[in-house]
Amino acid sequence: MSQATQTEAKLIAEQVNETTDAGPGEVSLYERLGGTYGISGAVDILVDRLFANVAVNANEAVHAHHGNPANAPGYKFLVTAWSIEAAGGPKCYPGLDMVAAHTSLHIDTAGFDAVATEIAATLSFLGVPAGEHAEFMAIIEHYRPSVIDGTPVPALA
Ligand code: HEM
Repeated sequence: MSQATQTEAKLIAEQVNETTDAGPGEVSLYERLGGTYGISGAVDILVDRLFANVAVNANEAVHAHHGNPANAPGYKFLVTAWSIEAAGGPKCYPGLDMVAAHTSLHIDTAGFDAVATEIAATLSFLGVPAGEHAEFMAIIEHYRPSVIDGTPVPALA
């Protein structure tokens, strides 16, 4: 597992926070999160935390995926591309929609909350400011019905 060292995390935090001085109306959330480099770095840390998180892996179907370290690189790629698009960056996500990706996993509210908590913790860990933190978490919450109930929601970006 490529758990980020403190030095790596500090450098990633610099990328994630590079352009956060600009206001929400001026540049996209994608840019304010440091673009592809910032988001990739954040997802690198997030996915390591998700794969190791006991509450997230309490769901057997989730653990069947997250318990295999060989899935980490591909999963990091897909979650990074999804996040880039969702934050208003270039269209680059080649994966399944949020309903198709999660239906067979039967994720409940506790499972969703465990992942949302880990996402929020990673943003905090990297020092992402309150505005960008809230904007990204609102995107995650928007997709809750798709992940838990299989209810399609309109794409935000
Ligand atoms: C809004 C919240 C979420 C987002 C944005 C998200 C994003 C993604 C993406 C982009 C993929 C890849 C889809 C593909 O294979 O093409 C994926 C798959 C997956 N997600 Fe999520 N996810 C969310 C919530 C969750 C939650 C709450 C859990 C577990 C509790 C979870 C567990 C998984 C697993 C295990 C896979 C891999 C399934 C497989 O290929 O076997 N996700 N997710």
